[in-house]
Amino acid sequence: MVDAARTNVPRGEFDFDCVPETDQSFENALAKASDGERLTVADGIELMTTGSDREGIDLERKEAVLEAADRRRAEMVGDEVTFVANLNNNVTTACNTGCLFCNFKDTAQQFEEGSEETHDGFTKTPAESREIVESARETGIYEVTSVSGLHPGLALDDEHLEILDASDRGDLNYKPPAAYETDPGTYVAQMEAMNVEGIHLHSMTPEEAYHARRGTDWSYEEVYGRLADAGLDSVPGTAAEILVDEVRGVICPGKIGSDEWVEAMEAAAEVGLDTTATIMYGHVENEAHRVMHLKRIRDLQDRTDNITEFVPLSFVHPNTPLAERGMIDSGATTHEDELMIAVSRLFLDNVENVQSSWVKYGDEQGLKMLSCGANDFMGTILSEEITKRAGGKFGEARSFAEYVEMITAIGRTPVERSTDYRQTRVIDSADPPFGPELGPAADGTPLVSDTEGRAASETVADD
Ligand SMILES: C[S@@+](CC[C@H](N)C(=O)[O-])C[C@H]1O[C@@H](n2cnc3c(N)ncnc32)[C@H](O)[C@@H]1O
Ligand SMILES: Nc1c(NC[C@H](O)[C@H](O)[C@H](O)CO)[nH]c(=O)[nH]c1=O
Ligand SMILES: N[C@@H](Cc1ccc(O)cc1)C(=O)O
Ligand code: SF4
Repeated sequence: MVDAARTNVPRGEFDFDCVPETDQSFENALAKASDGERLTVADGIELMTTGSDREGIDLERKEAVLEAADRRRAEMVGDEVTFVANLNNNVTTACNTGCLFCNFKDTAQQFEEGSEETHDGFTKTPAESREIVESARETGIYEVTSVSGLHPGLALDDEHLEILDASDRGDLNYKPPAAYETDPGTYVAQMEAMNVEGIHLHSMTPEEAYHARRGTDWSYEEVYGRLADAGLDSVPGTAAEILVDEVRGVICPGKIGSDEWVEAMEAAAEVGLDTTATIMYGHVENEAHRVMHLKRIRDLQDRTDNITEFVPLSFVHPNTPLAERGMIDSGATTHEDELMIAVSRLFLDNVENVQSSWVKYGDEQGLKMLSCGANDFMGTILSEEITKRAGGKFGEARSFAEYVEMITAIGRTPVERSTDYRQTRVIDSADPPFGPELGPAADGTPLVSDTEGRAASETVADD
């Protein structure tokens, strides 16, 4: 065979029923993809593996898949590269769910009043969240994204707290907030606090929504409805990981199952909220699982039509329990990353936007992804905890100047967007300084200075 590259997929180490074997041929699958036909799971597996009958990734075939995806991207959304002026505000790192891919969380006992244990995590009160979002609003952000650990003291609202307090069930992952050094308030109180005038609030993953209804018979519609009343605007489709239960059983046995994740997303759509969708790949799963995941997302979008973007999140391995326990020894290879982006574009014919994450891929590879099927380059985020704690080294912020420089360097058009992509603004690269204009207090002033943006990424990269 010409030039075959290794993959990082563990073969045979985990006893999975789903394996990447099909009776389709790579050539047929590629022809269907190039013609814009809807792909089957078997087609997707052929493209993702560059031929399931061969070992490793065939580099010539990979190029053909990337080209087909790049063409499809140009047809579907054109040459603009979008990004959003946003801020990450994680409320708490306290979490007992124990996902083996995650080093964001700290066990919640460490946060209890009087605990002798030290930790480097945090919990913010609603007042603290409000202050952070208020000051970011003044700098010009459009959106705040907030995802957090499942703190045992967090409940949906006061009514939920009463139900949890009255319950004698020991299996609810609940402890009264008063038992903790810092009271995170309720989810509703946090939403109200972050719902600063005109700011788009992107929060409450399906897993958080599950936590916000534990011990009750409330539906996900009820929960997302109350959150929307408190100011929630859209829902991050994280916690998806791999939507195949045999994989979830290995990497996140404490999380809700795939069906329940889908149920929560449908409920969010039902109450009128937009969502994003993600996949976290490059750990124990194989290519069949990746494509089965894409199929679940495509089926969901056929029903809801509320998924604004798809975000492949490449697993960052160094400091995670999966690595510490010797279950994996690296993440996806660059070839696998590129195929993940490309096959997402080709398979998800009903999702317009595919995001390239500079947090996960870095600038150079992140830019390359914009020619492999992706069209969105994420957001400024200004603070990053999840990937940093897992050992990621690509920094915590990007300035508008960096975005404009990077996107024009590859011959594409930089475009500021709203979270839902309904508002977009083409940026004239010949007209500095560059700053956001879509946020409620945005007046074109740079969000982070060019030097600050770079300094943040360089400091982390030098560690
Ligand atoms: C850290 S959780 C926070 C929200 C909430 N606790 C939940 O699980 O939905 C958000 C997402 O970060 C992603 N993530 C966590 N650790 C990661 C890692 N090591 N590499 C890549 N993505 C990771 C996962 O997809 C996870 O669903
Ligand atoms: N890909 C990552 C994201 N993406 C989310 C975006 O920043 C934004 O919130 C979304 O596009 C909605 O507008 N966020 C992270 O924190 N880390 C990533 O790796
Ligand atoms: N915060 C998530 C990524 C994310 C957040 C919101 C989204 O809509 C999409 C992705 C992470 O770092 O892994
Ligand atoms: S991914 Fe979310 S639920 Fe799982 S351990 Fe990390 S913070 Fe907790």
